[in-house]
Amino acid sequence: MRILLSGATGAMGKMVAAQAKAAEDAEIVFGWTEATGETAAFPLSANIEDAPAADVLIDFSLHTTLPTLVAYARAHHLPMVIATTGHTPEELALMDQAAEEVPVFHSGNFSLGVHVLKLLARSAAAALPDFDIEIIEAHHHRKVDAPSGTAKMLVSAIQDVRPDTTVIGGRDGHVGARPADEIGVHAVRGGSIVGEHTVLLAGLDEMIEIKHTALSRAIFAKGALAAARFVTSAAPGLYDMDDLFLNDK
Ligand SMILES: NC(=O)C1=CN([C@@H]2O[C@H](COP(=O)(O)OP(=O)(O)OC[C@H]3O[C@@H](n4cnc5c(N)ncnc54)[C@H](OP(=O)(O)O)[C@@H]3O)[C@@H](O)[C@H]2O)C=CC1
Ligand SMILES: O=C(O)C1=N[C@H](C(=O)O)C[C@H](O)C1
Repeated sequence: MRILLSGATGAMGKMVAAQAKAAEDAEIVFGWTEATGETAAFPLSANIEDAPAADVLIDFSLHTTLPTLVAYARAHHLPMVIATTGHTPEELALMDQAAEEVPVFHSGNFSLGVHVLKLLARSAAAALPDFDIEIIEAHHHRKVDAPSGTAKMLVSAIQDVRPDTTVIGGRDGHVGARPADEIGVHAVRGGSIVGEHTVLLAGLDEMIEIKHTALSRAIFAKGALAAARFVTSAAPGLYDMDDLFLNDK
């Protein structure tokens, strides 16, 4: 599997390159980055048109790269794995359009543990309709988007069973008593925290916390490579982690 890697010199790009090297069936053939002064075991360029033929594109960069990536993938009929977070509604719509022509695998989190956290959160929200739900996410101080893509995914899974809820961010001042139809989402940033997500369900006199802690970025890279294997033989369409783990929908 020949991989075109977007964001190749970033923290995740380097981890994907290391995991691809350890895998027998994957090879990074090109890295797209603005940091072309860096060195890698594969060619780096700030111009995606310099890329050689590839089987799949993996993106861990910045949301603003999406239009360029989609144009390239459409022109070269290249399946896409989009791991970058923080896309605008317009960029998400572009992803939907691309999926009409090429397979697009998009997830805010490629770890197996977070996939299960999402399923647990959805079940708990359905089983405990009177419990208030808050999501707390924590990440390293380099992270540029908030709330995290994972937190947004968790909200979406909870809203599958609580469609009338609205999301609010940090509370400040005299905000009044908490309405039952809120989901509070809180972003913590500091140091080198890889990624933590807690779903808190608070009822009267009892509460449940479901928490995932990422101990290494390797989990995201391995998941993205599994998604890349999946999309290289998939039909055009939009895919997510549910498609990797059948019967989970
Ligand atoms: N879905 C998932 O499981 C995960 C998703 N992520 C997401 O992946 C993204 C990257 O994270 P991380 O690696 O920590 O971030 P970094 O800031 O370490 O890396 C981002 C990379 O993207 C490059 N880049 C930025 N703009 C462009 C551009 N216009 N053209 C080409 N390259 C560009 C940067 O190059 P330069 O430094 O030169 O600007 C850098 O190499 C984030 O959105 C993060 O949320 C992260 C972990 C897991
Ligand atoms: O930026 C990160 O580092 C991460 N981003 C993803 C997100 O926004 O949820 C996934 C993971 O938590 C790490």
